[in-house]
Amino acid sequence: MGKFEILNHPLIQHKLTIIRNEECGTREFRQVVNEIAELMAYEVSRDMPLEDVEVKTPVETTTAKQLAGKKVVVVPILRAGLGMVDGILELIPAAKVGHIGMYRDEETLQPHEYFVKMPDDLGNREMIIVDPMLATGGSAIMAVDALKKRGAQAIKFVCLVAAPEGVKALREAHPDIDVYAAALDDHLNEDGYIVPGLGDAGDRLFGTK
Ligand SMILES: O=P(O)(O)OC[C@H]1O[C@H](OP(=O)(O)OP(=O)(O)O)[C@H](O)[C@@H]1O
Ligand SMILES: O=c1cc[nH]c(=O)[nH]1
Ligand SMILES: [Mg+2]
Repeated sequence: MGKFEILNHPLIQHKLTIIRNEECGTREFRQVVNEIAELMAYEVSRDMPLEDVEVKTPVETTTAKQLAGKKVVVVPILRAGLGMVDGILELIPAAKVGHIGMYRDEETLQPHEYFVKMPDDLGNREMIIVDPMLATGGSAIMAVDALKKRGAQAIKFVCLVAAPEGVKALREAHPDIDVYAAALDDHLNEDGYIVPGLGDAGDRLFGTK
């Protein structure tokens, strides 16, 4: 079974409160989402494997550590996931970026895939899917399906706010992946929004409402 972790570092929790506030405007929302994503990348990368390497310092040759794992691909679920990409790339600048376009039907809450563009050789890469919101879990499940269909094996899902319903659904559908959230909220309302949540992450990031 993959991990499920709430990343409750004080800086992450403080910044999450800033973006939950309905008074937080687009510019600040965008900036702080990226800051949280960067802090989350630090936590999520804790289990990256290291290997020994010889390095010649100005003083002597020694054995030191370097990253030994698979190459990372950051996969934002469009649109809202785009808000987390730059923050992750601050810490993992060599990562490739694959995009999955998905929208949730407002009536049925069913996800619809409209775009997929991935690097090659996904089986040999570490995939980090990012989306601020895990609500019913439908979009996340479909995104993981899309990556597995293309050969991905090592997959992490990183979100800011998760609903218990979405965590359960995602972990049942894909028990092998690791799931990280900055907060586990209370429930979903009748419109499929996370309560207390932060509203519509895509609209708040891009100023579309
Ligand atoms: O867990 P779920 O019930 O599937 O809901 C979560 C999805 O809904 C939101 O996207 P939305 O459909 O609003 O698209 P957008 O990012 O373009 O606004 C959010 O960014 C997730 O992708
Ligand atoms: O609360 C929610 C649920 C889905 N998508 C969002 O952006 N917010
Ligand atoms: Mg949206």
